[in-house]
Amino acid sequence: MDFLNDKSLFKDKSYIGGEWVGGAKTFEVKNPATGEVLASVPDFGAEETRGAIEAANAAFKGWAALTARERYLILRRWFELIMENQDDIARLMTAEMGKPLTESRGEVAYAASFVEFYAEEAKRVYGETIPSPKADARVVVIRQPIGVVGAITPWNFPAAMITRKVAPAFAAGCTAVCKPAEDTPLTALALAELAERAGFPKGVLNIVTGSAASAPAIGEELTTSPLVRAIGFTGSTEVGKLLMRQSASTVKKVALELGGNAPFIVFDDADLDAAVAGAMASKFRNAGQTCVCANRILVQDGIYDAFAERLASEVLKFKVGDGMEVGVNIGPLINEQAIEKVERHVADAVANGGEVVVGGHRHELGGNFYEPTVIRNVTTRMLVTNEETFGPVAPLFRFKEEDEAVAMANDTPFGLAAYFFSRDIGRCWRVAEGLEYGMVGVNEGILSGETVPFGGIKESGLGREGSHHGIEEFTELKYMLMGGLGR
Ligand SMILES: NC(=O)C1=CN([C@@H]2O[C@H](COP(=O)(O)OP(=O)(O)OC[C@H]3O[C@@H](n4cnc5c(N)ncnc54)[C@H](O)[C@@H]3O)[C@@H](O)[C@H]2O)C=CC1
Ligand SMILES: O=C(O)[C@H](O)CS(=O)(=O)O
Repeated sequence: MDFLNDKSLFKDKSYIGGEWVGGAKTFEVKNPATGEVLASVPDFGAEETRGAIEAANAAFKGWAALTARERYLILRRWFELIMENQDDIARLMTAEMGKPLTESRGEVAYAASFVEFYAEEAKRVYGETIPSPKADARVVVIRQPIGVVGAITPWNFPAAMITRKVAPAFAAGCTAVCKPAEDTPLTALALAELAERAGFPKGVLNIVTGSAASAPAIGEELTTSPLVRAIGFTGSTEVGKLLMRQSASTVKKVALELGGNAPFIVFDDADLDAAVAGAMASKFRNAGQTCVCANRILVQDGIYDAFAERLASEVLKFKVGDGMEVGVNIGPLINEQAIEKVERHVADAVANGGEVVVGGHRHELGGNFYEPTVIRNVTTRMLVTNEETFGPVAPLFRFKEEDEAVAMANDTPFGLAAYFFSRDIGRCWRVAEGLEYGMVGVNEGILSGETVPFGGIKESGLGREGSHHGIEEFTELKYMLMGGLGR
């Protein structure tokens, strides 16, 4: 970890009850760009998860009893420490996940923005009074922290997917047990180190590390323990459904941010420059490894050739390489399975009539590197129509009429993010209201942020993260009828 200024941010132990805990059984964390082993961290399971839940439960009463301002001050300090250590956390992230350093720095700031936002929201967990049905009674409704929260997070945003859950939970007065993805535990552990420095009491934040093989046992413990009252999850729809089923045994609240299949529609009346820029940002951010990436690009007949040509010329400017290198904007995919899925999608598209305009192969660098790719003449017979590619591949579908585009866009069980570009105000309202998605970007290719309700409908999830809605996920409403006023 020579690249760290503060070497103490490198942690290779789990963080449970305010202690750094090692284990006899460990698993390796590797750099997806080089294959280098970065660390060996504890491969914990059900027993250690139970210990973390008990620590979080023991800390809950004291943490919830603090005033909103006392929680604000600790969250605010955590935000400041994350930003003061932005470069080091970004380097850890690029080393274990692969995204270019500029994107890692951006993600650290994005992750910190949730801590900053919810530090303030801690002071705005409001209740209400309701006109009483009885003269000698009063109605008061308050919001109380739900309790211990279990958080299970993915590898593609190893910092932001944690703070997007635990920051609102802490602000509401909850405590948390977090299981980061096996690919990216180092970023999570660095955040825990900074949380400890910020003054979080022991047991408020717990990080349990485990291998892919141990994830089911950890998840089972978090979803079935009666001490855990809510689950926050970001990841695949398949795992989200499993966690939801498991949570039913104790009727837990679940907030699920799951898979996507984002349509990106370009109408004839679009601003071509804006549409190309939006597609580049939406499709190729994180090498296409985000749940809100444009997965299907639908282009109207009249602008199809011009858009395809302009997009291809922009894609050719990308520099593929190790995310630590200056100027690299497309890093490696996370692992061999990810590359094989991308290859399968490209091969299937070509076999069914698709034409590769740019890219279409593993990069000459080898390993987990893939060429940024544009394919035209894509049709709904191809795998890319219904499966999330999760890689740097832009498939261009063609359509004639507005209704056809909206019908194609909605023809999926997913409903996370959708995007379209048009300068016709009537069309913008019709299409935005007609798209069956939780989030719609109109002439915008990036729509995430801490102040907005991020989340999907249908099989893309339940609940929202970010905005004031995000803190309400971790509270319970209590209605009190305060009687006896007449006696
Ligand atoms: N809606 C959103 O914001 C996001 C959705 N995703 C979706 O997730 C997928 C890619 O991310 P992955 O990390 O591969 O997803 P994944 O669902 O395989 O893993 C996500 C997390 O769940 C854990 N996990 C896996 N199996 C588990 C089990 N049986 N019990 C408990 N935990 C388990 C993993 O260890 C990891 O920490 C894509 O489908 C992508 O669309 C990913 C990131 C964000
Ligand atoms: O994991 C993801 O894909 C993120 O939720 C997308 S974003 O919030 O960074 O846009």
